[in-house]
Amino acid sequence: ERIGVLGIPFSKGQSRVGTEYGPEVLRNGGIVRKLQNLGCHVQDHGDVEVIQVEKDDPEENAKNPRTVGLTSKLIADKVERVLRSEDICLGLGGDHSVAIGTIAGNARVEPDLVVLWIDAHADINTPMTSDSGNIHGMPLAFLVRELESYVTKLPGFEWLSPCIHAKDIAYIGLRDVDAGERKIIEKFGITAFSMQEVDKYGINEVVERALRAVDPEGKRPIHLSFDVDAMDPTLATSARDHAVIGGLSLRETYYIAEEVARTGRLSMVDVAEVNPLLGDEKDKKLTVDMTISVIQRFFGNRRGGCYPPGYDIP
Ligand SMILES: N[C@@H](CC/C=C/[B-](O)(O)O)C(=O)O
Ligand SMILES: [Mn+2]
Ligand SMILES: [Mn+2]
Ligand SMILES: [Mn+2]
Repeated sequence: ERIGVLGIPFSKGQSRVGTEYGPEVLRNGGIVRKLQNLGCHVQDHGDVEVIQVEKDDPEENAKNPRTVGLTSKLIADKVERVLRSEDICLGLGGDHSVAIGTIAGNARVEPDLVVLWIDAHADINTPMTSDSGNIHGMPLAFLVRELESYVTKLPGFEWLSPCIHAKDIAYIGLRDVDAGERKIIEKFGITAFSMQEVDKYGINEVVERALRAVDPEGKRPIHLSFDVDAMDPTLATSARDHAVIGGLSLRETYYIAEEVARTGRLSMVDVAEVNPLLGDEKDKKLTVDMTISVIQRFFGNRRGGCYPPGYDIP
């Protein structure tokens, strides 16, 4: 498979600095070479250009709307271009607002895509339901058709039209969901497996039910958006600006990645919210190593072992 790696050094979807260094630390951790060692054809497409709008006052309680909106357009354009020449795009974030552009761009190439959102958070606040005003808590609200009448058209977002249906989304890993988000999930019937369901059914049953819910015939392209804060904070300590304990174990996260890889229908993987400035050097190394080991499983590295296509014993 041909993989196009795209760096998205962005942090204006939230208030901490640091996620703009996500692509750099993941590249320095050897992600390109490690995927090539799996036998994948990997092309690094560099970084998306990030827009910084000087006078960018909050609008409807949403912070940095113009910066986020205009950068999201560049992300969408770049993802579309990458997916026109590669089989899969690996987007290295950047805070989770990058998913506005990655899903919008992917949907231009794969209009029938479904979204698996692996996250402690639902990231579907509208500007009105958000308490923080951080757009990394809102990305899905700008993309879901059923929410269009609830979401103000923010400055910088004029280019964006919602491109997915609520029924095309499945969450795994939720454990910190705001009231407005819970209401949206229930009102529009979004498939959601919180950590409670992971405990109740086990990760294997949760992954199977999530895939069946959004793609019962097993034929639609998958956009997988992975927020590293879905993992237990003991694994991705410096991953996020708001750790939520009781997260996915490394083995549960591996299982999700291996099963989604096994569908053969991955179209894009976002890796969001790696913030190397949070925590100490040890935290940073742990977060990078854990994140890279999970990414490898989205691209064919299986715990049972694997070999390059066409390999046979000499
Ligand atoms: N729901 C909170 C937290 C948002 C979390 C965003 B993250 O999942 O991308 O880390 C908010 O709206 O501020
Ligand atoms: Mn999160
Ligand atoms: Mn997120
Ligand atoms: Mn986060």
